[in-house]
Amino acid sequence: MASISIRGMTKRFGPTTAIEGIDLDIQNGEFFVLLGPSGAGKTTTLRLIAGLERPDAGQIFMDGQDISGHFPAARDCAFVFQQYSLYPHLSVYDNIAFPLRSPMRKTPEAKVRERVHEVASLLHIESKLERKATALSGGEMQRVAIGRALVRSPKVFLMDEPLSSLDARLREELRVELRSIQKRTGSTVIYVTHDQVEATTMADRIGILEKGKVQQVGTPMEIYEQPATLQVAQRLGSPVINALPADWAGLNSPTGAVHAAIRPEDVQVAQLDGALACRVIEASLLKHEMVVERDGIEIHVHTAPDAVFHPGDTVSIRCDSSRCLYFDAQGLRMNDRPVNHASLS
Ligand SMILES: Nc1ncnc2c1ncn2[C@@H]1O[C@H](COP(=O)(O)OP(=O)(O)OP(=O)(O)O)[C@@H](O)[C@H]1O
Repeated sequence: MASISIRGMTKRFGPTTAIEGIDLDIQNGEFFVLLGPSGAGKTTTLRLIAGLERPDAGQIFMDGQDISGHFPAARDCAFVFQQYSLYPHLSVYDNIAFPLRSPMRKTPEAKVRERVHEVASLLHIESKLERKATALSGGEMQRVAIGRALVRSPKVFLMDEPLSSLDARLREELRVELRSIQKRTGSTVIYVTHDQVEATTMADRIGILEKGKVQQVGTPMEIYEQPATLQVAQRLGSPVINALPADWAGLNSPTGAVHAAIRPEDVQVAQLDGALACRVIEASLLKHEMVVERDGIEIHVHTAPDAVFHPGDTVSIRCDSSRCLYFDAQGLRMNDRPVNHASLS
């Protein structure tokens, strides 16, 4: 286990700047998620940490030691890729055992057997150990790939969307499993995803990456409640936060605000003072959500479990200004607001 610090790291591929002067500090034993859209530079950051890419500028420190010039093997990171990369001619057992049998480690076979069985049991693939890797389902193959990383105790686990090729149920199951293994072993994990559910359910802290730059680092709650920019506010939350023009009817925005953003759960649907009449466009009874419209602007709102609305209905909504986030012309947040601890549960 180790801490990782990145200072001023830049990586270019020809004319493309994948990463631009990023600083990051990942603590020992932390489950750190890098979240961002496609092309944000997440994979490049992981590959730079692993030593699979050389930065154009900047340094990487492991436990305070500069490892920028070290070869990948000397960095002792275990990498789990998006697509399982198994040895097809080997059995599941031998695939998982592989890292322990490398010339650098030369683990006694009795110890190898013990570790392989431990890891296979954690990942529920004990009954598949004798099978060829190719005779497995996609989900099983990815478990083997994860098992191959878990079988040894590297300084850092680097995981690049390891669950993205799995179906929803398996993804959820492995998400819980991976997080509980990490907690039990106290490992440092840097985990890349563009899936906000994965990020918020697994992370101790999240680093939001956009266009090669770190936008914000914080706990899921901090980022959800106190996003630094409108872009970050739109990265977490489903349905996405409502971004309204600051001068929209019924809002009490401060001077200089260009956007007023409010989460769907903070919009009240009720006949209250200052409520605005809106037309229902879509209503999902199952999800207790609906989309309403006024002056051509659509607003996502949550509804009470017993409330029944239909498209075309007129409803009254109220955007409580104490729950609004205001952003300036650059998209930077202008106000603090009280933390609502129920909102991420
Ligand atoms: N080997 C390469 N050669 C050229 N350009 C590259 C290379 N690797 C990455 N890039 C570019 O660098 C940018 C960042 O890519 P990266 O793969 O790090 O993003 P990402 O956030 O991991 O995206 P995704 O979620 O789609 O995997 C992209 O514009 C990508 O096209």
